[in-house]
Amino acid sequence: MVAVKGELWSQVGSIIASLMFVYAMFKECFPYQLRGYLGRYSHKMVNLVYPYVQITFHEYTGERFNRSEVYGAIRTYLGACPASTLAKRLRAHDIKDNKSLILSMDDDEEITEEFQGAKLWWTSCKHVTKSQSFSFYPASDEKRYYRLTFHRRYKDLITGSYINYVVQQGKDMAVRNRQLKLYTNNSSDDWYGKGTRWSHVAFEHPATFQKLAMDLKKKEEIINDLDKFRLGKDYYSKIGKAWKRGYLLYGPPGTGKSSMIAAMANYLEYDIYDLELTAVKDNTDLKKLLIDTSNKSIIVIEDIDCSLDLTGQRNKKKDDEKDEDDEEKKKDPIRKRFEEENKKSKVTLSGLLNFIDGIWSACGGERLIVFTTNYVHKLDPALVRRGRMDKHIELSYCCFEAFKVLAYNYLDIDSHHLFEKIKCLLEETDMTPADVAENLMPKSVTEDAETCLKKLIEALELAKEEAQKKAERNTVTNLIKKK
Ligand SMILES: Nc1ncnc2c1ncn2[C@@H]1O[C@H](COP(=O)(O)OP(=O)(O)OP(=O)(O)O)[C@@H](O)[C@H]1O
Repeated sequence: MVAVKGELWSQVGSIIASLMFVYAMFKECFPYQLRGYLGRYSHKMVNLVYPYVQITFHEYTGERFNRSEVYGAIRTYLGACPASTLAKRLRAHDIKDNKSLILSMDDDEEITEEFQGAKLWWTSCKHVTKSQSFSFYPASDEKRYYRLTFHRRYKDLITGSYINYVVQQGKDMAVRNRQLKLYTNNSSDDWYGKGTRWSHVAFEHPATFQKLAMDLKKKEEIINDLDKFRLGKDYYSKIGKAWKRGYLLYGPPGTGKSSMIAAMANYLEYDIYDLELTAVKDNTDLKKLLIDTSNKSIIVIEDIDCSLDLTGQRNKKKDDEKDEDDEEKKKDPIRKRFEEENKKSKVTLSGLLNFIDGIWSACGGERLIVFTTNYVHKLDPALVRRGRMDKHIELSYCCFEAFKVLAYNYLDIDSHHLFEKIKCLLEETDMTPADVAENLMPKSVTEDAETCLKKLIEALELAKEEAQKKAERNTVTNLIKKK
């Protein structure tokens, strides 16, 4: 009996339902005793003749535009199920990178599964009703659903464990397969009102922690920290803290701050929201943007020191410090341009502090907030205090360990007789990983590993010489100033 397909039984069920309908219409014509008997035992008879249970999972939850999460998860699960024809076809074509593909069952396709000894059937169904309303664009109203059929003896197993298992598996698959997104905020002036909105592109940065050149102990510490955060839902709720964590990445340009953010996103499989503060109109706009971010995401503000005049509002500087700052502004045209753009934005430091850990920041969860800066000492202490920026990570000049990672990435070597010389030079000279990487990159097909390493040695020796000359010049200037 069990081997008979659920679809056939569904037809048997329809015949029985029709007979019952006929009986209900004409029951007055049946003898009194027979009616009593049928009334008492009809349920048992139906169960005896049709021992299968059917559950349907609809695409929409009552309202037309409210998609059911459970339906979505089941769709993902069934699409990747080995019995699905689409999954079979994909395998036949040997599509390797099916990450962004959403598989689903064909209409009226049936999949047979077995779960802990229980046989069950999934059918993908579609119910079409013609729309009654007049419209320039008449459309038929399609209602999709999945029907699950199984023997009633497995009812507890299926409703108790199987459906939960399918939904969980489907959700996990969707997370694994989803295409990461990189969002940015643009000014918009639409019918929702003025302000900024997120727009996105696919995030396809190839950076990983394995490829990141930095102190290995530090790298491991960061990975452990991220793991702890990712699995910390219950812990955060136990300590009464919103499930979010702030990272401050600081260090000279070209030391890998942006690369680290990309590596974090790839490692955690989180989307990135690259927040351009200068494009945010005011604090209310900032709050709206925060509410529009999703869970499992990294909100990034790069070059926070240039983004707004966050230093001047709380932390009044001494005059001589200000003069120094003005001098630097003159030297740094990018910073000057940023500051000119800031004038359009009315976001304040307190608005930003609220964004990071105000009441609204707790809406949603599993979010990292990352600030990067080249000038950490210029940031207001309130902005970077622990609790807001929980982990401060310094990314610095290239050390020998970091160089070895780059040599392996760029030249496929993990040892060479020139390594010892490079080690000594790196100890005496400050060179960013970006500069080391550029020297290691072969510029023609004829350049081999040795040529690239020699190029790097030359560059390091030149940098060492220049640093020495600069130090000498500074000593002379200081002496003149003292006199
Ligand atoms: N630690 C690193 N490991 C591997 N590659 C690096 C590292 N640092 C820099 N690079 C290389 O240098 C390039 C520039 O690095 P990146 O943009 O991450 O630096 P940054 O610190 O964010 O610079 P900025 O402060 O100017 O934004 C990267 O594309 C990468 O190839």
